[in-house]
Amino acid sequence: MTVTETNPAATDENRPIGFGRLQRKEDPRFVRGKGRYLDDIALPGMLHGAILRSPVAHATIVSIDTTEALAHPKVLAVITGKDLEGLNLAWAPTLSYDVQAVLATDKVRFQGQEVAFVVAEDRYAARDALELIDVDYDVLEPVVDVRKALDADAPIIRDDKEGQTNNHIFDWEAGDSAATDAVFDSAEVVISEEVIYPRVHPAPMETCGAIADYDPIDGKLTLYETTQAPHAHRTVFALVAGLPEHKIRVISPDIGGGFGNKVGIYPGYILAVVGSIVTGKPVKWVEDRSENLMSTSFARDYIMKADVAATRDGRILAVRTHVIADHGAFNASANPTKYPAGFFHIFTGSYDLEAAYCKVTGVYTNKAPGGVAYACSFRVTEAVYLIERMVDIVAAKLELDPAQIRLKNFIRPEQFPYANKTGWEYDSGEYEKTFRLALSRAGYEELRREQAEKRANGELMGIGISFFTETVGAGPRRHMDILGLGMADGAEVRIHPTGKAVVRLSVQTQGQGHETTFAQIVAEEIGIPPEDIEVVHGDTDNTPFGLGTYGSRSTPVSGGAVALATRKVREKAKHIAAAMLEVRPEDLEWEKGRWFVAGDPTQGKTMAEIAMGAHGTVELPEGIDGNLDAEVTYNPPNLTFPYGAYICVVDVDPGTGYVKVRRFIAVDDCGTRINPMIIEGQVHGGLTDGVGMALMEFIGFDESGNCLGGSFMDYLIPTAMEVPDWETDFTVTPSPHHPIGAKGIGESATVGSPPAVVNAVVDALAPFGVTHLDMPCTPDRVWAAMQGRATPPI
Ligand code: PCD
Ligand SMILES: [Cu+]
Repeated sequence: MTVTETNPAATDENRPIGFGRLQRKEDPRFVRGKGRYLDDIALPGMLHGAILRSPVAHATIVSIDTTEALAHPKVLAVITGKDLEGLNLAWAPTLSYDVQAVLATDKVRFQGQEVAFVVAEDRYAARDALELIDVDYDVLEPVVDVRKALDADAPIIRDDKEGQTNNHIFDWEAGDSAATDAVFDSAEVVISEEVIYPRVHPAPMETCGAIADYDPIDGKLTLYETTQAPHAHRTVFALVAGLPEHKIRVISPDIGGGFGNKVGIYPGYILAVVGSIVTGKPVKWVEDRSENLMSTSFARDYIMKADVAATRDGRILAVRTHVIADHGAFNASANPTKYPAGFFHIFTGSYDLEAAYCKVTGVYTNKAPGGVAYACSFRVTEAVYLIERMVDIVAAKLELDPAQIRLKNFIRPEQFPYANKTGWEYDSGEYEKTFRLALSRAGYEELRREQAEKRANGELMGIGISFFTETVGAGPRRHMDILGLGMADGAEVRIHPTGKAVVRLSVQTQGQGHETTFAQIVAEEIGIPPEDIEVVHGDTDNTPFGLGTYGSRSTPVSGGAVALATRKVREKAKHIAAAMLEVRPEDLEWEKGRWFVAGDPTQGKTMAEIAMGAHGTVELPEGIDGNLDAEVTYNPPNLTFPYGAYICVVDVDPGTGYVKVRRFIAVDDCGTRINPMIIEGQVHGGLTDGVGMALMEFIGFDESGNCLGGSFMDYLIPTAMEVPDWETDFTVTPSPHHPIGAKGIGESATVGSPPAVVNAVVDALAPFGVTHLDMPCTPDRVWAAMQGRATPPI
């Protein structure tokens, strides 16, 4: 028997075997331009598809003439809604139990809707041929203003649906209406406001696309897709096409950002499949930037009327709100089934209330469908924005400091696990501690002094605070499913004979760095260096089933699966080590990377030795086979509740209304931190996103329903020019129910930052008596607010 030298898993700070600032394993390929994105893939004989889209928001289709397009020498097929009707594919299920037109048959219902699909030898020919299709539209009055969607004389958009006699989709409520009203009836102060979260778009760097490769010989469909949820997509395709799962392989290659945009199933994906079946060749479809902005999933679009009941000294007692949710022409939002308004009922925020009630009314309009969780765990962003804006309005009206009012109302550490008034159980939190850290990092008192001096000189400086709690990691499958698929995730861990490992995930990275962090989870649990752990994901033929990456659920759900699967492997390794050392398993002790005999540390086996031993000749105990592997499907007992304290400092140009974000302090708590460097990157990205939404991003429409945000000339996204150097910090309050104590972080900053920025802008405008301003705080809107005028419509 050999004696092992010192523990090989002893950790070096720069090359952690486990948690720590490990350089990203995926970056060598990304920084060299060697990522393999969908559009980099070229299959032999591949054809190209392009979509003809509706130029108008609402119209009856009188006729479609494809003769000329078909005559184009490079065109192989032109597919219309009528053709799809024959295949029973003209309509497809959405993720919200509605149907969505793949290609319009009867009517078009939003500008940019899919009308015909051309398959040609190259991309240019396909685009050229679109011009040769002649569509006769009979234009109808559109429903653009969501507030008028339910008027008795509003045109009915979804006349395709039997029994649909108006534009109403759903009413959904949470909390206790009567108890809330009772608190309001006896409250000293009631403060009301209408808060709008305008329509925005995830706008990832890479647009959506697919390559369908149907093999008529073995009947197998291989579908390369920009999807955040390959397994869920495969199941939906199997159901729609009536094919068994093993005849469908969904591959998500490298993805250039998802942000919720790549959760849904778009007509283009289905059309690529139909195109491949019709032509017998692989067909690629990739949308351009305008198609992405105009037709794929938008986010938000909530009009929130809210009331807060409080005491005169700023104790918040209850909140109630009625939301009108604009879902566009098809209800294609991706929410867990029981929650048509997502997790909006987290709108009670970080505060200990006596009662709360929300009602959300979803309606159809002649706009693009979607309602995706853009960097938001299903409407958490809207919820956080509402409460954090309202708390500031209450503070302003009661002449209280916005920091003080928050301190007064926080849920206290001893109240966790905390049952809020709308049905959530917050797992853990130490809000005051995190908040005070942010205040001290910002130098809050000093900032207020500086502001007072500046105000005396007519300068407009604003300080904005936001304290947010998210609910991420959907979810316990008992409560949460999408299209009937319970929200759990699988993981498989296998140690090869030489001690190298492979971990297979059901989730799919889009830039978050899973190839690094999931290797770190395995490394932490078993002591194999992360570079020796291969992370396999994004291929349904090679990974276990699970619901995918969105709603910051990979760490809370899949991360739990990986930790537990690795622990199983470690346990199995113990029995093998015992056999190798000829001792009883109970006599062994674990140190990272190694089992050794209690009391005699020189007698031990490293994971590499055990791995080889497992496949060797040593006699293994009953029930222990020779493979060092394990598989777990993790069904989390609860969601995780990350939180953070953000402080934003802005300067507003009194002459132009231009807002400059001068400083931004972000203190996040996501429990156990796997890779602090990646976490910082996630936070930086999300903060930039938040500044964009607060100051410049929105998808507007004119009265005819023309989309006004269809290019990056109109839909402004923030660059390094518009953002400050971020000042980040953290506290660590582990989740008590998560195997490694981790909570999600991917969306925190996008969720938490818009209210901080808007609160800062409104604070800067306080001398003008402004107490509320809707996003985006563009110069014209800020300037109008300074003049006491209604802000231009969004
Ligand atoms: N504690 C902790 C947590 C976490 N982490 C890390 O971090 C990240 C993240 O995570 P999470 O939170 O779990 O998340 P996820 O699931 O993974 O992811 C998702 C997210 O993510 C974010 N971020 C990002 N990034 C990038 N780069 N890209 C992208 O796209 C994106 N997106 C966004 C979004 S929007 Mo949704 O979809 O809307 O719902 S959702 C989302 C990863 O890597 C992990 O591992 C750590 O480290 N630690
Ligand atoms: Cu949302």
